[in-house]
Amino acid sequence: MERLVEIADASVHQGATVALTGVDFHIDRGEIVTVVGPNGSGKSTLMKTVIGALKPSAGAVKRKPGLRIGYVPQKLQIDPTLPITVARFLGLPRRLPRAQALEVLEQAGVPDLADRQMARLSGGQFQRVLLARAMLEDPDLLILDEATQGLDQPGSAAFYRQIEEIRQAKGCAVLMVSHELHVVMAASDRVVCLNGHVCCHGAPEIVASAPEYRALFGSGTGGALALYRHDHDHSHDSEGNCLHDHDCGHQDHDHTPKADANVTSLAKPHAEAH
Ligand SMILES: Nc1ncnc2c1ncn2[C@@H]1O[C@H](COP(=O)(O)OP(=O)(O)OP(=O)(O)O)[C@@H](O)[C@H]1O
Repeated sequence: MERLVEIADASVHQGATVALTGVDFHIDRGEIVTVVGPNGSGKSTLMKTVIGALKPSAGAVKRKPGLRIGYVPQKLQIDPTLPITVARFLGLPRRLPRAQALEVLEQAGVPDLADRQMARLSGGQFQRVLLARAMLEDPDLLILDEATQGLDQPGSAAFYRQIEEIRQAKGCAVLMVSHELHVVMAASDRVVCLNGHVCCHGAPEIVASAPEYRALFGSGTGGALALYRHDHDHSHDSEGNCLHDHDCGHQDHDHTPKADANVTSLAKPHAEAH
């Protein structure tokens, strides 16, 4: 398995805020990893660290030399009065051979949109065009930051089926932030739950049925939901240490790694605030 990105014991600041502390993370070629976590838990910070837009203040980030990354943003504002076709948009800032525009639109599942006006696309079509744009990089790693926000459930399910097709056709890895449980459970090889640190991680279907997981989060749909929904409430002190006061269904607050690696709680030793 080829390792594309490896992050070791990284702490990352956003201005004066310590957004991530002691984070270990990796992604290998061909896998789909989803990052979940509440608002402000550091998901975008982790994406930016993977891309290299943010540098950790402690720890290390290793990227495969020459790594190509395609990025699909949450949304992109385009002046609705600006007349620009999809093919021209894909060619910004430089002109793009039409055949190449058609090729990436095909990969994104919208082969017929090339001559449509950007301003007239539906939300789902617009996100497909952003996906096509990311594919121009011929990425080793495709990053999606809540790329289906605003789409209805069938629309976002279709979008993620397209992602799966791209992964199979191109063999790239996919790293995404998602708030949608059906995506997390159905479309990911691994789930990483963030709360300023890596709170827990594992393969979603194994995690959901593992006794260790049930002990932590409960069983049935409630348990699956809990993977995503368990409440966090913690802050960091000025040293970046995690002042932890969350209710994630733990019987106790043992955050040492479990023997079974399928469900792994990786919080660093930290001050509990109860
Ligand atoms: N540019 C910035 N300057 C200062 N603090 C920032 C900046 N960007 C993010 N932060 C802070 O860093 C922390 C992590 O933010 P981040 O955007 O990574 O969280 P997130 O999990 O992506 O949140 P959301 O789900 O709301 O998008 C938050 O406390 C946030 O307020």
